[in-house]
Amino acid sequence: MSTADKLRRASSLSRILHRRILYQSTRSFTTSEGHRPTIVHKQGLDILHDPWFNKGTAFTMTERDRLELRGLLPPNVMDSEQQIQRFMTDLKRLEKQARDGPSDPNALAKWRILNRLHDRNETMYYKVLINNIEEYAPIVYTPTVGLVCQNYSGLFRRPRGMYFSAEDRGEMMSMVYNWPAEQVDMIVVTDGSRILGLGDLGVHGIGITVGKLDLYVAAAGINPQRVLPVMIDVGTNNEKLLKNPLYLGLQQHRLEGEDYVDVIDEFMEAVYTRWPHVIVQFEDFQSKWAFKLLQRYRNTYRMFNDDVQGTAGVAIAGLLGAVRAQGRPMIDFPKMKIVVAGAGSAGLGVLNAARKTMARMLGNTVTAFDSAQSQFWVVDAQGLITEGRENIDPEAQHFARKIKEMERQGLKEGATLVEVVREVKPDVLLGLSAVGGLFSKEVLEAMKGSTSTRPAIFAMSNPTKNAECTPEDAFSILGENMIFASGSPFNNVEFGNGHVGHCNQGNNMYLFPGIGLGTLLSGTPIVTDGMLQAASECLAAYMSEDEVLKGIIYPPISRIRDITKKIAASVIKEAIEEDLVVGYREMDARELQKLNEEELMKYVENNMWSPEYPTLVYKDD
Ligand SMILES: NC(=O)c1ccc[n+]([C@@H]2O[C@H](COP(=O)([O-])OP(=O)(O)OC[C@H]3O[C@@H](n4cnc5c(N)ncnc54)[C@H](O)[C@@H]3O)[C@@H](O)[C@H]2O)c1
Ligand SMILES: O=C(O)C[C@H](O)C(=O)O
Ligand SMILES: [Mg+2]
Repeated sequence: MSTADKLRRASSLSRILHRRILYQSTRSFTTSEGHRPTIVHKQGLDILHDPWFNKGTAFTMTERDRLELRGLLPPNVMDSEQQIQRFMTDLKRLEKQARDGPSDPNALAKWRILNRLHDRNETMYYKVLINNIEEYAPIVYTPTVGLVCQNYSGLFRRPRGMYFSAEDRGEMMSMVYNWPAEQVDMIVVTDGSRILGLGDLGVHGIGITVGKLDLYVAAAGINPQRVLPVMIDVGTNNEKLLKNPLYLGLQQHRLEGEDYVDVIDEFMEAVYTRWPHVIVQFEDFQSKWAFKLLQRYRNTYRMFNDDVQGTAGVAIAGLLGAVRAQGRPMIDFPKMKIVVAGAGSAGLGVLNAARKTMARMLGNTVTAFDSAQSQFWVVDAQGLITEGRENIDPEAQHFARKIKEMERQGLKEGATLVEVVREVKPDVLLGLSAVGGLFSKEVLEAMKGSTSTRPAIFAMSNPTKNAECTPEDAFSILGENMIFASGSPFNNVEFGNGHVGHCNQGNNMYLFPGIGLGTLLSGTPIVTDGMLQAASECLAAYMSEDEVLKGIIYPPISRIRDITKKIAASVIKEAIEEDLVVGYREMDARELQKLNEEELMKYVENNMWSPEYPTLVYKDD
C-alpha cells in the first residue's frame, strides 16, 4: 500500500472510530438536557460567524462534514481545554512586554485591532488600510505578518480562507463548494514551507496569504468578496511545531515526492473546476517545489509564483534604477557586475530574469547570453558557486562560474562573500539569503572597492531582522552616494547635514498586485514572461530622472495604487501584443484592443473596487 493510501486509510479509520465514540456517548446521555443535540438552521461560514454555535477548532471532523465546514478551519481538531490554553497563552503574552520588532514594539497589538475590524466590517477595514497604507502596510504585511505567522496558534480567532490538508485527498472537489463566494478572482496559496525568511511555519503560514490579499484589495482594487487565502497543509518539518500540542496543523512530517504533487494537483483541479477564471498566486513555497510547480502549471493555468517571478521583476526594476542613478542609460545594464548572495527561489528568479534582460539588450544571440552570464557571481550557504560544486542544484547550474576563469580572478569554489566582493569589486551587492546581518562590516568595507561611481546594496531578505544589513550600516560605511534598497521597510537615514540617504523598499508588493489585476482584466489564460517583463519595465520607468538621481529607485508605498494601475495596463497591452487577450465581463477582446492609452487606464480604474458603502435593499427569495 502506498504512503498516500495508508494515510487515507488511517484518516478514514480514525473518522469511523470518532463517529462510533460520538454515537456511543450520545446514546448513553440521551436523557441529559445538556447533551441533547441542538438543531441549527445554518451551515458553513454562517455557523462560524455565529457566536452561539461557533466552536472554532473544536468542531469534530464529523460535524465539519455535516455542517459543510470542511476546509474552513485548520485541520487539527482541538478540545475546549486546548482552545482555552491557546487563548490564555496569548492573553498572558500581552501582560509581558511585547517585543515585536525593532521599529514598532506595538506592531502585534495594532495587527489585532486591525484584524478585529477586518472581521467586523470589510469596507471600513480597507478604507483605513488604503488611507493609511504607509503606516499599516508594515502591520498587515511584512514585517509584522511574519511575527503573526510565528504566533498564529495564539492569535487565531476567526478563520479566514480555506485549508486543504493531506487528509482531504479525494475530497477537495466537493470541499471547494463550502466557500460561500460564487466568484473568486484571486487566490494566494502557500504550503507554509518557507514563510518570508522564517522557515517552515506549517499551517500557521496562512497569515502570509491573508497579508498578500490585503494588498491585492488595497493596491489593485480586487473586490474583497472575491479573494481567497489558501493553506495547503501537507505536514511540517518544523520539529517545534510537531511537538506543540497547540499547533493548528497536521502533526506529521511533510509529504514528499508524488504524494506531495498529488495533493497540489488535486487542489488546482478543484479550484479551477469551480472557478475556471481564477488566478492563483503561489507564495512562500520552499525552492525545491517553487520551480517545479511553476513549470508544471504555468502553461495550463492562470498562475504565477510571486517569490520567483514577482521578486525578479521588482529586482530588475531596481537594478535598472541603479544604472540610471549613475547618470547612465538603462542600456548600460549589461555592464553591471552583480554579486548575489542567496540561490533559492528568489535569488535564482532574479538571476534568470536579469540574465535574460541583459541578453535582450545585447541582441539576444548566444554570445549575448554568455556575456550576460559572466556579469554574475553567486554565493550561497557554501560560498561561491563554480562548476566545481558537487551536487549542484540544476537551477543554479547556469550561474556556476568556470573554475579557470575564477582562478584568474583569485577566487575558487566556495570562496566567502567577502572574498568575492573584494576581488570582483561589484557595482551591486544583492542579498536574498534570509541571513540577517550577512552584509557585515567587513563585507561593506570590501564594497568600498567597488568600481562603480555609485555602488548599490539590495538587502532584500524579509522580515526586518533578516535584512542582510540596515541602511545605517550601509550608508555609514559606503557614504551618501550609495543606493540602498531593502525588502522590509526601514526609515531614511539623516546624515545631519540636511542630506538624506534614501531607503527604498524593494519588495514584490510593487508588482504582484498589478500582475494579478492585469491578468484578470485582460482575461489572458496564462501569465507569460513577456507580461512579467512588461510589468517590470513599467515599474522601472515609473520613477522620474530627478528621483533616481536622488537615489529614489522605487516609489513610496503611498503611490502603490497608482503604480499598480499602470502595471496592470502594461500587462493588458502585452496580452494584446501576444494575442492572448480574451476580455473581462462586458469588455470583449475586440473592444479591448481598440482602447487608446487613456481609455485603457480608465478601463482599469473603473474595474478597481473602492471601499465605499453601497445602499442595501432587502429582498426575500
Ligand atoms: N524583497 C522581496 O520582494 C523578496 C521576495 C522573495 C523573497 N524574499 C526574501 O528572500 C529570502 C530568501 O528566499 P528564498 O525563497 O530564496 O529562500 P531559500 O531558502 O530558497 O534560499 C536561501 C538561499 O540563501 C542561501 N544562503 C544561506 N545562508 C547563506 C549565507 N551565509 N551566505 C550566502 N547565501 C546563503 C541558501 O544557500 C539559499 O540558496 C527570504 O528572506 C525572503 O523573505 C524577498
Ligand atoms: O512577502 C514579502 O514581503 C516578500 C516576499 O514575498 C517574501 O517572501 O519575502
Ligand atoms: Mg513571498
